[in-house]
Amino acid sequence: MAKYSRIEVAQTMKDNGMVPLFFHSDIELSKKVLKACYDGGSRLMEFTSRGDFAHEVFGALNKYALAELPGMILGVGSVTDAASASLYMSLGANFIVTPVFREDIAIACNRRKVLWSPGCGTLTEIARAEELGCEIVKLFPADTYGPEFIKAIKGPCPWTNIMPTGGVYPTVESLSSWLNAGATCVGLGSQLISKDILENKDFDGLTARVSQVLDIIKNIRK
Ligand SMILES: O=C(O)C(=O)C[C@H](O)[C@H](O)COP(=O)(O)O
Repeated sequence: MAKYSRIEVAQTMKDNGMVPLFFHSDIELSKKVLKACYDGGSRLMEFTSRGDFAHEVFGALNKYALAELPGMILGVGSVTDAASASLYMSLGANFIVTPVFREDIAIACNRRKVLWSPGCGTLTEIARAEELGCEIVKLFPADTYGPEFIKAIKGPCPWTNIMPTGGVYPTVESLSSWLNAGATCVGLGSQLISKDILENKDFDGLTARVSQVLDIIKNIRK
């Protein structure tokens, strides 16, 4: 069962300003990535469900977070069906992120009061997700839409919370373009937890990067 309520998760997404996300099949390496992000100040992590046995890695990672990293909120991304969402919620996922918007996933998550963030690409999809109780929608793949898309939506629907993901960079330019357009937070995957960092096991470098990104976000919001 989730440790954190959907209200706590949504608030932390807003406060943190970014959700780091990654997948790796190695449990020990994944723990080090999680710890590096925690040490850098992030209190959120999305483990993307890629490949067979990803749930085993997530289960181990979540146990580690619960035992060793107070306040770290772990969720799962790349969830594409309700059965997978239920599996991950049984393993303690605190939020479910999906590349697509599916009502059966929404129902499964609502049943357990777990925050779900569906990938949406039109205002009609966003509106339907909100009608089903969605707090923060994911704009995916964000770089094909651009910050102007968010700015335009916030006009008629200022209550809408959007998390652009896919092609967002951990730079001042990229982060300020999205946050100033009205994004609630951003998803940062391969540009933050890069292949290089994973291959070189550069966990100190990752901690420094995460801390820098959080500082950039704080400065943008001043
Ligand atoms: O897994 C999901 O649910 C997805 O929707 C895909 C990922 O969120 C993006 O592919 C991350 O993109 P990058 O930050 O450019 O690496």
